[in-house]
Amino acid sequence: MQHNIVVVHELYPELLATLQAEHHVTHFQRLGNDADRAAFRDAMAEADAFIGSNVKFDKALLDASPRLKVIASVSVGVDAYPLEEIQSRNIVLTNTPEVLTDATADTGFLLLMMAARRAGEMERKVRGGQWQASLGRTDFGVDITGKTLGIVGMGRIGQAVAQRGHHGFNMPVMFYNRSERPELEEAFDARQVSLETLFSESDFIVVTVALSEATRGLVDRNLLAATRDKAILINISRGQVVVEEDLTACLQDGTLYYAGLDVYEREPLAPDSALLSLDNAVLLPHIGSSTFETRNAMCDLAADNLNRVLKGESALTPV
Ligand SMILES: NC(=O)C1=CN([C@@H]2O[C@H](COP(=O)(O)OP(=O)(O)OC[C@H]3O[C@@H](n4cnc5c(N)ncnc54)[C@H](OP(=O)(O)O)[C@@H]3O)[C@@H](O)[C@H]2O)C=CC1
Ligand SMILES: O=CC(=O)O
Repeated sequence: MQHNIVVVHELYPELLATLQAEHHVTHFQRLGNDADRAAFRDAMAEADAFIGSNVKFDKALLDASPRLKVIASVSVGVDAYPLEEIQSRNIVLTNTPEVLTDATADTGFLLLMMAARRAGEMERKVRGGQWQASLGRTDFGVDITGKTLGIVGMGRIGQAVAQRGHHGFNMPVMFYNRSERPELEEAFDARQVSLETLFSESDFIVVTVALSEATRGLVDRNLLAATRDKAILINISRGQVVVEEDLTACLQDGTLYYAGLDVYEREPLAPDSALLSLDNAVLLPHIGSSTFETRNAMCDLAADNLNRVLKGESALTPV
């Protein structure tokens, strides 16, 4: 049976064609302007299903989508969705766990390595014609191997970061997590510790915790001020987990040595963000899962979820 599907995502062409063959599809790559947003609202009035990302599903949009049965998010994070509103309408929300874990952990390690070796600054020197002689101590970075790795949120991505650090770089691992995870202490020869201990005893802190009201603003000036000499903070979860104003101030006054960020309180990062003027920050544009293979797998999983719910079957990865 043909259903009305609204897509707000750059699905890969073959998948879009498959969906179009089976359903009536209204496709937006993104909602870039008022005309798109108005057309999107119109389409949602008739939609049975939504697949995509970066759309704010507030109460008003849900009210304007009376037929909606499934929201198949092309993301693992579901912090942007009003979960109770969605549940109360019997709409199935699905996400894309597992398939993006390795790519996102790789991005965490990319940032960690770039920050440790100040790779962004060094690349800018080469391109700017400032590499005139061999570099001296003012351009040195810090070692990674054998340093202590602290992971905030020991879920799927946190564990993949731990695996890279523990097995690849011989790093002692500690982690902070909501539930007790003794089996992960054993798997990574790790210690589950308080947030305070993690911040004061880690050389590299990688934030991979899910955003919720409990974790919003979790990392603040007090924690950042307690970090070790030359400690580095990496955030690959959500910008709102770290108080960006505090982070910026600590990077500016040297309380924190360096940061590597993939996510920000507001995205895209505003052109006047103070972060942009800091040399001691590596800034990526939320590319945690952005590889062809991973994004395709996320889209496939989201589409499978959508089709299953429309057929009356259970979703593979309901939230
Ligand atoms: N930069 C990017 O492009 C990407 C970012 N992400 C972000 O990464 C996040 C994590 O993804 P993933 O690892 O798959 O998710 P998981 O659900 O597997 O992991 C989340 C972890 O956070 C922990 N946690 C949740 N709430 C708290 C709390 N209040 N205090 C302490 N720990 C808490 C959970 O603990 P518990 O064991 O108790 O459940 C769990 O271990 C996503 O939510 C998303 O925001 C994901 C993909 C790409
Ligand atoms: O940020 C990306 C996600 O999948 O969540």
